Amino acid sequence: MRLLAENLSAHRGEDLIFSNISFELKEGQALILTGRNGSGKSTLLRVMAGLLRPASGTISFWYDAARKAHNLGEVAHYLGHRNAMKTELTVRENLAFWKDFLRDAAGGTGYSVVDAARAVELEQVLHLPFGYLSAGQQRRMSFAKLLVGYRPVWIVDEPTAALDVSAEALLARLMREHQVRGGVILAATHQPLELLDVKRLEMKGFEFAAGDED
Ligand SMILES: Nc1ncnc2c1ncn2[C@@H]1O[C@H](COP(=O)(O)OP(=O)(O)OP(=O)(O)O)[C@@H](O)[C@H]1O
Repeated sequence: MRLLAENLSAHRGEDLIFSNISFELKEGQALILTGRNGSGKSTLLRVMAGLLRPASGTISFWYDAARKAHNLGEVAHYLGHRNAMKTELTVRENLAFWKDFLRDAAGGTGYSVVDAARAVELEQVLHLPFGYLSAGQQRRMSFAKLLVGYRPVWIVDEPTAALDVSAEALLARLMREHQVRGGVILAATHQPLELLDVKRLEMKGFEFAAGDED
């Protein structure tokens, strides 16, 4: 498994947010993005997930020497600041929807809805509307979505923001387990996040990106 980003740059509106970003990740590795508010972490993650078109550069993902994905978005989960669940549907209904919608990418099998809820220690609230859950429970449950459909790459934006210490540790453990199974993680965070085999990239923001162009 190999993920390669080469010379990426991106605009938001008129502004160049970053330029010349390159990195390579292999099986089991993580990239942690740091940088002040507005420095471009979410923008880079959205570019990686295929939600924003880069102004320049390329992103490539190979399962192995013989098989290349058409685009990274197909083989990646993206978890942004929002949880992507319907508040009026129950937790079980939400996860069943995602399991059916996502299916499994090549190379792995997703958990059942119940096993995914158990993995985030919330199987007792499967029957409740998602909107009834506390903010921390909602974030934990949004991680169960990453488990019901297999994807080798997880792209997560501030995954543990506003979580208590035990929930933070739980989600960090799930991310490490994904790495142990060979998965790759890209995470933006302001908090220390205990992952394995970490590469770090500090985003500097558009003043730096613009200066870089000269
Ligand atoms: N839709 C948009 N149109 C124009 N500018 C935008 C848009 N979305 C974001 N920006 C700008 O792009 C820059 C980078 O934002 P981004 O969300 O990537 O930063 P971030 O590093 O993730 O910040 P934070 O730590 O606050 O989450 C900011 O200056 C922001 O104002």
